[in-house]
Amino acid sequence: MTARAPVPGLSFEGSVFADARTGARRLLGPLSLTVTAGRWTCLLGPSGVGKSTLLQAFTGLPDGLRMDGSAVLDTGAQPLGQVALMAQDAGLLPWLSALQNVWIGSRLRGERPDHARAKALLEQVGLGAQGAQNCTRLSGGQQQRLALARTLYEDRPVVLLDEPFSALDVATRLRVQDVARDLLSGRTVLHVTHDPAEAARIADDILILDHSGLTPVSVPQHSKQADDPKVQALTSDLTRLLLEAA
Ligand SMILES: Nc1ncnc2c1ncn2[C@@H]1O[C@H](COP(=O)(O)OP(=O)(O)OP(=O)(O)O)[C@@H](O)[C@H]1O
Repeated sequence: MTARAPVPGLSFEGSVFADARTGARRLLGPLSLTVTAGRWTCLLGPSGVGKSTLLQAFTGLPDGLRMDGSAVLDTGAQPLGQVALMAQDAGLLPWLSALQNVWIGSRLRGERPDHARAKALLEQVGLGAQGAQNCTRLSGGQQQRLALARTLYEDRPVVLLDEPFSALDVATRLRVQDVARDLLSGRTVLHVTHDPAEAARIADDILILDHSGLTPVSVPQHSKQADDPKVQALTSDLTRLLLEAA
């Protein structure tokens, strides 16, 4: 993948509300978030606190939700066309093959799909042999890797990942995390996860979101190996902070 320069960061300021049809209440905020350009930021926090909603604020809130504030690139520009979101729901098109799902963005934009790049991405996430298979025949973890390949195919400078490795076994998880880190090097990544060990290993920056707001967690320089003592110490610290936030 070729990073376009300059890569923007992200800025969110404000609140998100459910409208009268969905219960008229504040779902998130007021909150001020900055995601530094070119860095991998992990966002952790209790279930239901609004992490997915925060990601969606940058790509379009679902029907029934509205934002009071702004979710923009740190240049002040709108995120449209700059941001790829991998949502929790893989959102695959069930009548298409795995490979066709990877390049679906090209088809929807009326562009010629880049078959070679789509195939290479499937190989990299360990699905090289499944390209021709209907996507509904894939396991949950395989579908999650397919959704990741589709997100990477979009080749955007800013990438939002909502629990992208949650369905993977530990060996596949570590391998696919490394693939994603490598392919997204230099991009701006905002990654929601419930796994403190995952965040401790791969994040440059870590934020915890709870009902009182966002708290940054200091991340030491380390090797990004799961058995690095600094990674293990950070995992313990994060676990404690998440228990306190729950
Ligand atoms: N479309 C919607 N309409 C109404 N309420 C919604 C909608 N989507 C989310 N919510 C509510 O917004 C709140 C935040 O949800 P969100 O999915 O952002 O939380 P989360 O922190 O990502 O949770 P989890 O970790 O469980 O995925 C929850 O109370 C949820 O019920």
